Amino acid sequence: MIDVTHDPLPALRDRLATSHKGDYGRALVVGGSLGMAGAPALAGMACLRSGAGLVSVATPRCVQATVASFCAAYMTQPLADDGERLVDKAGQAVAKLLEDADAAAIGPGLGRSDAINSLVGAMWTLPTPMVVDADALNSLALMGSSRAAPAGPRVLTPHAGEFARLSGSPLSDPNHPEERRDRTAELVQSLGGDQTVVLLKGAHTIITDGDRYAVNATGNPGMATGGTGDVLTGVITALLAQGLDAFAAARLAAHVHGLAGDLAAAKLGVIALTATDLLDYLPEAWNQTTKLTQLSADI
Ligand SMILES: NC(=O)C1=CN([C@@H]2O[C@H](COP(=O)(O)OP(=O)(O)OC[C@H]3O[C@@H](n4cnc5c(N)ncnc54)[C@H](OP(=O)(O)O)[C@@H]3O)[C@@H](O)[C@H]2O)[C@@H](O)CC1
Ligand SMILES: Nc1ncnc2c1ncn2[C@@H]1O[C@H](COP(=O)(O)OP(=O)(O)O)[C@@H](O)[C@H]1O
Ligand SMILES: [Mg+2]
Repeated sequence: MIDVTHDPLPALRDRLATSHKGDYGRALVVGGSLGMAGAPALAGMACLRSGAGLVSVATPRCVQATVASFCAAYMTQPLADDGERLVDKAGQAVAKLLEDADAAAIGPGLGRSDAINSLVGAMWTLPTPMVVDADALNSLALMGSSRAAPAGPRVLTPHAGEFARLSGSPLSDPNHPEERRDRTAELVQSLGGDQTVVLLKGAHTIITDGDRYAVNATGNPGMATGGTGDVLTGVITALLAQGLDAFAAARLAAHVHGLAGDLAAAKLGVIALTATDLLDYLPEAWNQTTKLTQLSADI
């Protein structure tokens, strides 16, 4: 595997003065359940803060109003539910919504059920570029070897616990660099697909497509707080919606997300930092990163 950690970061295209929202992609976030309305909201808001042209959050009807109330800039779509989580009927609505999406995210706050496993299984076989996170990773893990190769670009974003479920065994040392590199590459191979990327979270987030890998240098322990991963999911989804390939999207997103965390920690400290602070510092993180990537493009 080639180590591209020190290669220039991928960049988003410059915005033409005449461009419109349709040029920056339609993103769909599928997530949420009773008690976990915040997770898809954080992903949706991070997606907007990372440049997606239009963002919709599809969420069980029981939490739709709550999810909608967090942000006026995204749309929400109600999914059939049982008062707590989505039910089988939601699958048809999601399939329809995906027809209009340039990229999607599935998982944050979904919870666990047979209907959720079926929905994730169905979405896995569609060509839409997709971030697979949180409970959707648990559904994939349950599919085991019966799982087909994905039909489109995928970025899977496990933390060490989700990685253990997905790969079938825990990391013997979650912070060992070579083990992280080799185990994530093995997982990519076992998943199959032409553009499958695994981003293993943590203090040294690693991103690999099986041929290349990069270790992210930004981020801090202030980010060890609920919801920060949901923010990352939204950032990656926005970059997929804007046309970046899976590896570039995951690498650039990890950098900007960690930088937002570093800027937030410099101001607020690592103790008080929350996931919503990352949303507040994403603009400055993007400004700094855009200057950096434009500089490397000029060289
Ligand atoms: N505001 C909201 O709505 C929020 C909603 N959220 C939603 O909650 C749902 C559940 O997601 P989850 O990640 O909290 O729980 P789960 O999948 O059970 O994994 C935890 C298990 O894995 C283990 N573990 C080992 N290493 C680990 C590591 N490095 N990082 C983390 N865990 C690690 C850990 O073991 P431990 O070491 O703690 O004993 C534990 O056994 C999901 O839908 C998510 O989107 C959250 O995003 C928060 C904000
Ligand atoms: N010690 C740390 N150093 C750097 N980044 C961290 C640290 N702890 C957590 N993070 C980052 O915070 C995020 C946590 O994601 P996740 O565990 O999925 O949280 P949640 O599901 O609550 O949103 C990941 O991006 C991870 O890399
Ligand atoms: Mg998570």
